[in-house]
Amino acid sequence: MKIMRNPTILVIDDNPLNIGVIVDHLEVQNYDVLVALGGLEALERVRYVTPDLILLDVMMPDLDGFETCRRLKQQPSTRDVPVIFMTALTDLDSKIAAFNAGGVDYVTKPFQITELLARVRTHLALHQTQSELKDEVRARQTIEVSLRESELRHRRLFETAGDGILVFDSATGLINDVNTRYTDILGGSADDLRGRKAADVLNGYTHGMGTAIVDALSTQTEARWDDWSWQRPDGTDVSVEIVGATYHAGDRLLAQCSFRDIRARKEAEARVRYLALHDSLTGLPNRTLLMDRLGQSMAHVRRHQGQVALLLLDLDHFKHINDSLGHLVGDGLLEEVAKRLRSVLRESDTPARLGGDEFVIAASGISCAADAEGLAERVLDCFRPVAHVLGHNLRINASIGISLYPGDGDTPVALLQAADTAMYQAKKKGRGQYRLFSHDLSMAADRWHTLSSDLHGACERGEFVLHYQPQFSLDKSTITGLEALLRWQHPTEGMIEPGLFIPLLEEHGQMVEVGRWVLRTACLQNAAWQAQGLRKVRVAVNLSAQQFYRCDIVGAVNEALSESGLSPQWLELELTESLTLDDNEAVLKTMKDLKALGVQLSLDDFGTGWSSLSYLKRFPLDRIKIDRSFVRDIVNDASTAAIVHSILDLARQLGLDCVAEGVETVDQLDHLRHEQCAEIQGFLLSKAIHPDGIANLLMSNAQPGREENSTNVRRRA
Ligand SMILES: Nc1nc2c(ncn2[C@@H]2O[C@@H]3COP(=O)(O)O[C@H]4[C@@H](O)[C@H](n5cnc6c(=O)[nH]c(N)nc65)O[C@@H]4COP(=O)(O)O[C@H]3[C@H]2O)c(=O)[nH]1
Repeated sequence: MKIMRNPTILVIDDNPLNIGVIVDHLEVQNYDVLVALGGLEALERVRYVTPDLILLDVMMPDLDGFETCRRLKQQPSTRDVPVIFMTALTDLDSKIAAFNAGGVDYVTKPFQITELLARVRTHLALHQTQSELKDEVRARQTIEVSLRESELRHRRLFETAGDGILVFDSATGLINDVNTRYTDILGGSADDLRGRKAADVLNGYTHGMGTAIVDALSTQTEARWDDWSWQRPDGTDVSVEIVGATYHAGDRLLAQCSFRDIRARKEAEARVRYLALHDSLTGLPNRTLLMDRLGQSMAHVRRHQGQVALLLLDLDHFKHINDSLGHLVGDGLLEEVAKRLRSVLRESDTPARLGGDEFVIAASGISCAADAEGLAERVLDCFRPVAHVLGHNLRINASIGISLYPGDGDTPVALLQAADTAMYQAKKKGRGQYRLFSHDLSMAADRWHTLSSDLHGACERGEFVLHYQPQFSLDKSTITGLEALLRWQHPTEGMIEPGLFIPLLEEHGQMVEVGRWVLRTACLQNAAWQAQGLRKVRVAVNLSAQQFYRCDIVGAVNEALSESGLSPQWLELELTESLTLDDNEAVLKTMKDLKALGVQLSLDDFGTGWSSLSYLKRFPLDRIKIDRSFVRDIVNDASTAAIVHSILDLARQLGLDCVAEGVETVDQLDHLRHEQCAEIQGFLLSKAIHPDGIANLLMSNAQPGREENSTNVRRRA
């Protein structure tokens, strides 16, 4: 230990005169001096200060010098402090006893002070050298221990590292070491690899890469290679990220390469990318990916000519399926749709799901509009077979809007908007239709959007009216019923047909409220006609699916009947075939509850619907209405005529009445008469007319003559 301060010397003597002389001389030599007048006092002193040297008298009354020295040597703090005895005892035994007690020197009194000072200097120097030596040994031992620990730590880190590590000598290029993780990731065995050329080994995974790594690390201290696909000796692939660095180990320059297995990260990245770009339910591309691909296809067409078609599909009645059969069935149907779409598309076509029941196909490689129409037909065809979803037989129907690039929009968004416009028009044509976009449609779409906002509050503002279309018995030619048909008296657009605004009401969730108004108004009107003494006929009111499922329809009917005082037998509720597709107990119960009120139930649009006729037997129906699409073709198409014949036959067997809708020509009427259809409804006899006109009709109780309605009669060629 190097003493930077003045050395401290403890003088222990019971004779103050001796002490005085020694202290004076020591202080002149710049020593710091402590004194103790006996052994016990000395031992007490050294508890607080550790001197660098002790001068110790032997003969002292409390504790003699030998015992004092022994005790000092027992204490860790003073064990190494050199002790010089000063005594008048000159015998050999005393000297030996002094050395045995731990003293380093022995001065006999009387002594020359210069001799004492010389001995003090010598022992201080000796002691200092010894201390330094000890410190050095201790430091070396500490370094060795920490080196050993560091080596162990390094080894442990090396072996437990998450990355594979290969170390090679920069000068020779020979592999120095590899850890276990390296062999896990890249194969091989550590014993085989050590001593081989790093470049050769690494070139084995991918040609030339090993040489590149070794070369790079011979000129750079650090290098990095992201995302490399390598092949292991067993032929399997691995993706690695490589970080290389050099370091000096003694006189050698070593290069260390870490190999990180990034397969899991790449898979996770791919998964995230997939989820961000695909619809999780169907696995089809989502809007983002579609727009991207569409943009690419449009750019390709700009450079190389050709056309891109965008087909926007909206499933008919999907909301209704979701509402009535539940989301699981709805989801199952969407998956089935995706499956079928994939089955009819080519590699170059991108099917996508935008959300809800909206699907899109971006088709490149189209050379004309007819190609796009052909694709739309293929899609509609693929939907034809009944879909079996969770025990339900469902018919998939879609409306398709088609837009083309170039022509219908310059950006993916504009093209999608055009397809959307065309799709709404297709929907208006009826189920399972497609329509090409045209700029006229765009104007219609604008109108559609204006109407959509005008519709809010139309009911409260009293803008709705009911017109009534009479139904006639064939044999007696008398009015048997009146179908209430909703009209919207728009303040600026005039009278608007329901085909245009009912889908909007349904979309906005307003159909329940408006439907309630229709029920009330029709009942009040019929009761009023009856109160005027006019002939009693039933009034038929259409029920929408929303009314059926989203409100207490039985309560609403009951309320309308009570408020109007109309006897229930004069109210008929028209259910659409799609509404009854859910052949379940809840629907059956609602129908039975309605029947229990005493009203009549009819099935509208019969024949166009979803599948099974089995519900005809199960449901408490009074009447079926043969859809006008059958009536339209009844004269010219033998198979349609056969279907109508069968429907009428079936109805007779089940004891149901039949109304043929949409009778427009005399030939159709004659055919239906021949088939003994009980009742007819159609433009041939009367359009839906204002309640005042109906009152006149009922008053005369006559069928409007065919001649009177000649404008309505359109003979089919
Ligand atoms: N081409 C042709 N058409 C004929 C002929 N005879 C009648 N029609 C039309 O066929 C539709 C018959 O009503 P729907 O099938 O129940 O079809 C109705 C019904 O589904 C719905 N609808 C009308 N009013 C209401 C209502 O108050 N509530 C509900 N939920 N739906 C309604 O709107 C649909 C369309 O109603 P409208 O436009 O009034 O169209 C009426 C009627 O004007 C014909 O000889 N030839």
